[in-house]
Formats: sequence, C-alpha cells, structure tokens
Amino acid sequence: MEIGFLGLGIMGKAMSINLLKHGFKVTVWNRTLSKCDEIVEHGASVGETPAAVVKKCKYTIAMLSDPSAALSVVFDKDGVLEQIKGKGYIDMSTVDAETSIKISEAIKAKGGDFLEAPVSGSKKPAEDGQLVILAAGHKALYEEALPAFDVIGKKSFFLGEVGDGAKMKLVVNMVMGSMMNAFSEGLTLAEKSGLNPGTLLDVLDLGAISNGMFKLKGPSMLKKSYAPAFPLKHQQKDMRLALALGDENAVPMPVAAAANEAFKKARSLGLGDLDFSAVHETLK
Ligand SMILES: NC(=O)C1=CN([C@@H]2O[C@H](COP(=O)(O)OP(=O)(O)OC[C@H]3O[C@@H](n4cnc5c(N)ncnc54)[C@H](OP(=O)(O)O)[C@@H]3O)[C@@H](O)[C@H]2O)C=CC1
Ligand SMILES: O=CC(=O)O
Repeated sequence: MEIGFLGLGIMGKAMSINLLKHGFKVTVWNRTLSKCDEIVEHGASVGETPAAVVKKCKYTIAMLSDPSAALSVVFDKDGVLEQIKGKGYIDMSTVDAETSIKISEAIKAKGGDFLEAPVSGSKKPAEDGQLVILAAGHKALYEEALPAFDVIGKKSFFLGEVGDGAKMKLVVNMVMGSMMNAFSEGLTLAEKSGLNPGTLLDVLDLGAISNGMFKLKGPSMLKKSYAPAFPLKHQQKDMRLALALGDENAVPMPVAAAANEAFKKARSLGLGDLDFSAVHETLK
C-alpha cells in the first residue's frame, strides 16, 4: 500500500526513510522540493503538491513545523482538501487542539477521515523507530495505520476524540521544557559555584530524577554543542501552546511560564534553529 508523506524536516525525513526501509511504498512532498531528493534515493516517489500525494495514496501522513504550516498544507491551493474524498489524513505535527479540530472538521466535510497522531521522542528515536504515538480521532484509520505506526514507534496510544492527542503532546512537552530549564540552571549553578558539572551529571544519574533527557543532553550541553535534534523554536511553540491550554483551563503554570520566557530569550539571541538545549546559553 502506498503511503503519502508531507514534510521532510528532521522528523519527517527519518520517519519516511524508516517506512521505506520496512518495505512501505512512500510518496513524499516537501515545501522545499529539493529535500525530497535524499528520500528518493531510499526509494520514495515524489508528488508535486500535497493534493497530488493525497490523490495517489490511500492515506497520507504529515509532519510539519507548527499550526500555520499544518493549516496551510491542508487549506491552501493544491492542498490536502482538494483530493481528500475517500482518503485518510494523519497529522503527526505538534499543534494545538483547535488547529487539529479545524483540520478534522474540514476533512470530514469533504468526505475524508482524519487522525491526529503527534509523537513523543526526537531525531534519534525517529531514526530508530522508537517514537511514542499519541493518536486520536478516526478509530478505523488508526487501526489501518497501525502497521506503519509499528515501524515509526515503539508504542501507540489511542486517546479518543480529536484534540486529546494534541493536548497530551503539549502537556508532555511543557514538562520537558520546564525540566530542561531547571537542568540548565543546575549545570550553570554547579559550574559557577566551583563544582565540576560533569560530576553533577553522574550524581543526577544515580538518583530518583535520573532520566533519558539529562543523560542525552547533559554531556553535549557541557561542550556547548547544540546540533538540532529538537529545534528550540519548536519547543518554544509547544510551551506557548501549552500555556494557552493552561489559560483555557484556568491552570496556573508559573514554572512553565518562566521556561517559556527563557526559550523566548534564546530565540531573541538567534538560537531558535539550534537544539532546545541551547536555552542553556541564556544563562551565560
Ligand atoms: N525534532 C523533534 O525532536 C520533534 C519534533 N516534533 C514536532 O514535529 C514537527 C516537525 O518537527 P521537525 O521535523 O523537527 O521540524 P523541522 O523544522 O526540521 O521541519 C519542519 C517541516 O515543516 C515544513 N514547513 C514549515 N512551514 C511550512 C509551510 N508553511 N508550509 C509547508 N511546509 C512547511 C518544512 O518545510 P521546508 O523544508 O520547506 O522548510 C519542514 O518540512 C513539529 O511540529 C515539531 O514540534 C515532535 C517530536 C520531536
Ligand atoms: O517534541 C519533542 C520531543 O522530544 O518529543
């Protein structure tokens, strides 16, 4: 079965190559079309527009930067909506529930099926097929997509109504962004107060707050190495969207609000395209 794939950034590239490696036929599209070339070397076909991809494939996955990209690919000329009748559309981008619901309603109105399926996990888990998939929406489409999800991820959750996957993803990333800032302050405090921050990493790793993110990011942060796995601009977008969800639900989130300010500061320093761990530089 042919799967469509829209958006070949850090995540989309790894996910689409993974699908090809596991024997799926994949037709790709990216706004900057030249980024399709590398995926073609792995066996993909190219569609000239999102509509052309949807027309060719039974279902199409999207992995796009933010709400405005997700909306544009669906609603603009030559977009997904033009060919969605009788087809499935799975948006794996991290967006807010409102965006996802808007896309879902438009697709349903045109006779298509919609599933949101944002993922937890970064570049390496995407390359290794170890993402965590947070799906919600059309249950039959979820079941149809499970063979692809089993390649892309290590675990898939079906969370219910469209919007619930988006919200779960934002809650997870709100926690992650807040943790990253506390971690970064700890590394800086250790260093400035005369401790060896490398020893801090060992101590943290042996205790109850040991976690994969500290283990993975700590050594590269100490080397000021911020090659983007998860771009900082996307982490700040997730904090912003999570804070809006907090507003809607009257949940006070002072820790997340402070973390968001730190990511905004990092963006203002021109660090948005680096890894989100570059927020560490705002303390220098
Ligand atoms: N990187 C990570 O660790 C993770 C990222 N995510 C989420 O996944 C999504 C993708 O992330 P990632 O791959 O890192 O991001 P990238 O910035 O690497 O890629 C973004 C993609 O979106 C496309 N895009 C941006 N704006 C538009 C637009 N207006 N119209 C059409 N296409 C557009 C880009 O196209 P072009 O090449 O032309 O710029 C590119 O294909 C984001 O929502 C992110 O929050 C989720 C989990 C982990
Ligand atoms: O969205 C980012 C991630 O690491 O998950």
